[in-house]
Amino acid sequence: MTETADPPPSSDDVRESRQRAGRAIRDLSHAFIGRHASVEQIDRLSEVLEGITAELWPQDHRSRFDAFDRERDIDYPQGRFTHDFDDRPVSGTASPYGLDLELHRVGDEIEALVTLRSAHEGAPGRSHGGVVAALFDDVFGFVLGVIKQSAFTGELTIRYHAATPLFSELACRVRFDHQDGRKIYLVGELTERSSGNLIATAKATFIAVDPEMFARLTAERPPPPDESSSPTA
Ligand SMILES: CCCCCCCCCCCC(=O)SCCNC(=O)CCNC(=O)[C@H](O)C(C)(C)COP(=O)(O)OP(=O)(O)OC[C@H]1O[C@@H](n2cnc3c(N)ncnc32)[C@H](O)[C@@H]1OP(=O)(O)O
Repeated sequence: MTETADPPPSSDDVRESRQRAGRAIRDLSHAFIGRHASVEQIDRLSEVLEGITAELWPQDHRSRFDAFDRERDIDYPQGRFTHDFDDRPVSGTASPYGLDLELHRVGDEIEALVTLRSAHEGAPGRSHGGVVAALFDDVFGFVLGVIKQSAFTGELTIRYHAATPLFSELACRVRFDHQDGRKIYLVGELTERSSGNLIATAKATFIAVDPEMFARLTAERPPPPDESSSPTA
């Protein structure tokens, strides 16, 4: 065990700090991918990042279980909403893998507004398809909150109708379709806001799990192994 930071890890100060750092890491990824840099700048970047990473590895392991448990019962209000699961990939405000979504509930539908950027580029000039799939998967997760079901993604199918543009606001809108036993069918579409063009459609089958089982399946696991000597460390 090492000394924990002061203020306590769960404080608002730490939370705000983490959100700012998450945004900075995401911005860094876009600047790094989207701009040329000199060898001197790139080496300086590596040194700073390697130094900070070496400071973090010896710290206590963080668990996402508390945030997950809290978030499970939340009621999303109509209109724009936020959530507290900051580490959640795609929609988490502190996640390095966040997409900086603006979330809205419209009736029983969820709409996420998003502008994809340099680090999301796959083939030149268009988003990587996996980013679009991750976007749908995560945004579908909020529909489970609307219909009050605990479930995991069983299948996710994306139809890519057109190139997904970068640097243009997109709307990912998803909803419950129907249910057959434990299978919950969700559908949605991704459109470009300025043109109204349809970019992708998605269908997902989520498998409902009993809340008790869900709690067991998502319960705290033993801390991960020491990663400080992993090949990339
Ligand atoms: C919220 C807070 C914030 C938290 C926010 C966190 C982010 C949320 C958004 C992202 C969501 C995710 O990424 S979730 C993570 C990615 N997905 C997973 O990890 C799921 C991995 N798979 C599993 O754990 C398991 O396969 C389950 C739990 C899905 C199902 O196992 P099971 O419970 O044993 O189910 P089983 O009896 O076999 O089958 C029950 C019925 O479902 C069907 N079925 C079973 N698996 C599948 C499948 N993959 N696709 C289609 N159908 C399936 C069966 O045919 C059967 O139909 P019938 O015979 O009854 O007709």
